[in-house]
Amino acid sequence: MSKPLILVTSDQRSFDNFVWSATQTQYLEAVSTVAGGVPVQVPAIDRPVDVETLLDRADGLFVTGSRSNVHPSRYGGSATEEAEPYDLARDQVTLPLIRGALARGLPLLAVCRGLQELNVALGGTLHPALHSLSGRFDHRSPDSTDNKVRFKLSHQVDVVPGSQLAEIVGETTFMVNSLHRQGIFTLADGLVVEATAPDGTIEAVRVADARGFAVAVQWHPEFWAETDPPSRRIFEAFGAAARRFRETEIAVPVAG
Ligand SMILES: N[C@@H](CCC(=O)NCCCC(=O)O)C(=O)O
Repeated sequence: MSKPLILVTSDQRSFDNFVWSATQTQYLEAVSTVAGGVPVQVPAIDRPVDVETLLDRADGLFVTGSRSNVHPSRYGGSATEEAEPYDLARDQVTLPLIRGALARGLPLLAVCRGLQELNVALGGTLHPALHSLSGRFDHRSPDSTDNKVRFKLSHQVDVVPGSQLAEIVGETTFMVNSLHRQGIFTLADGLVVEATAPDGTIEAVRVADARGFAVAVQWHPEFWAETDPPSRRIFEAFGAAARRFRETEIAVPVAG
């Protein structure tokens, strides 16, 4: 059986006098080395992207994190300077991509911005600055140029006992990293909370009626996917779901 083909989202970035569609390699490497899939980047461009054709050829979708934020107009909010940067090109691709993957029962894993995009894609809203809310701690990354410092495991998450995430990870409390300013404000219908931070921030959700694997986490398991057991188990479970999906798809006789 050939490896599952897993779509991986990109950001639109500008540097070296060009506009790029770019994905941090940590996301691609976690898909390849731990999930055991073949990562294929989805472009973030200012032109229509045929997400249906992409999804028809894929066995999984990994929605990555990003420093950019979902544009507030996607959930009835207003843009503000302090909530920049935005990435309209990414938004116009990932939101239909998420909906299309769920419609197909395609295994979906989303992290950080990806969890926020899942919530928005299903009708939920985001808060642009969690640390400004009473009782919430600051979920932003440590101020450092060393990514091992920025992605260090920094707070505990409490996983709902009996949840899919608890089954995947095999633990109900563990440490995660935290590199986000925004977070779920109103939970979309159809999402089930699977983990929270001690301050009540939603840290993981599952799509309730998903036909397959559909898990999103607010932290970055990809960064320590090879060495941190909870991180590794998330990507292993995602990869196994993508292989099962591929086997099922190949088992279906091709019409014509
Ligand atoms: N921008 C959103 C989502 C946060 C996110 O995906 N962070 C990844 C950042 C990686 C890095 O900083 O290098 C938010 O801030 O909530």
